[in-house]
Amino acid sequence: MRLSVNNLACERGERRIFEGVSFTLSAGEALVITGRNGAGKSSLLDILAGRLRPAAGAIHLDGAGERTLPECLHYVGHRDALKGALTAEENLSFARSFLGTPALKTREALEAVGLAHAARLPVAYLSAGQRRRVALARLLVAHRPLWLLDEPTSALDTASQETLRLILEEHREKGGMIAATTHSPLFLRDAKEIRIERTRTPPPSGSGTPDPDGGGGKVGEG
Ligand SMILES: Nc1ncnc2c1ncn2[C@@H]1O[C@H](COP(=O)(O)OP(=O)(O)OP(=O)(O)O)[C@@H](O)[C@H]1O
Repeated sequence: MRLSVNNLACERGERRIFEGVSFTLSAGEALVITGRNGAGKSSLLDILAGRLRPAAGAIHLDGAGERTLPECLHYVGHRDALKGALTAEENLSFARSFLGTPALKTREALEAVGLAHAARLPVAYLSAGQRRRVALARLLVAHRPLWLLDEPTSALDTASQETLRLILEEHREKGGMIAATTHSPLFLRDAKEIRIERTRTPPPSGSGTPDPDGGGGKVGEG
């Protein structure tokens, strides 16, 4: 399986955020996406996940057979997208049946992120780091080759960051692919890196509200 991204551009609120983003991701590879606040890292993941339409460029997934790109990916965003009134186990059971292609059982996934003891607690009772671990356990309850992760280590303590790193490396060893935004090192083996920088296009004169991020530069692949 291979993901090819060519000359992607992003616009939000009629502002060009970035342009010229190109990369490839093959089975077993990881891509780390860096850049300043507001550079467009989450927007890039949103485009890959099919949540946002690109202003230009193309995305191709080869080797997926009949499956579409959204059917081949897991997306874990800034928000954990969990139901607070449901237990950790119930949240994962829902994800497991909704996403299809079941993998680990919910208990096994919670064990993998060190949260088996909290399986029956409503997610609203969990700490931010614990909720994050439940959200990441979703990756394990359904098989999806491409994992899109927006700052996956946020709110995680050092031990949980290491657990996550091992989970990510195991996914890659099985031929999985990962694209993750981050502000801190993820310590992934031989990861590709791309740095996103804001496109410097002044807003049309007299138009709307000022850009909160002030505009920026261009994209570089590392
Ligand atoms: N729904 C939206 N409508 C309009 N503009 C948006 C929207 N969401 C984000 N933006 C703008 O898009 C730009 C890129 O935001 P994005 O969240 O992709 O950046 P980021 O690199 O992930 O930032 P951070 O490191 O702070 O998470 C920002 O200028 C932001 O204000």
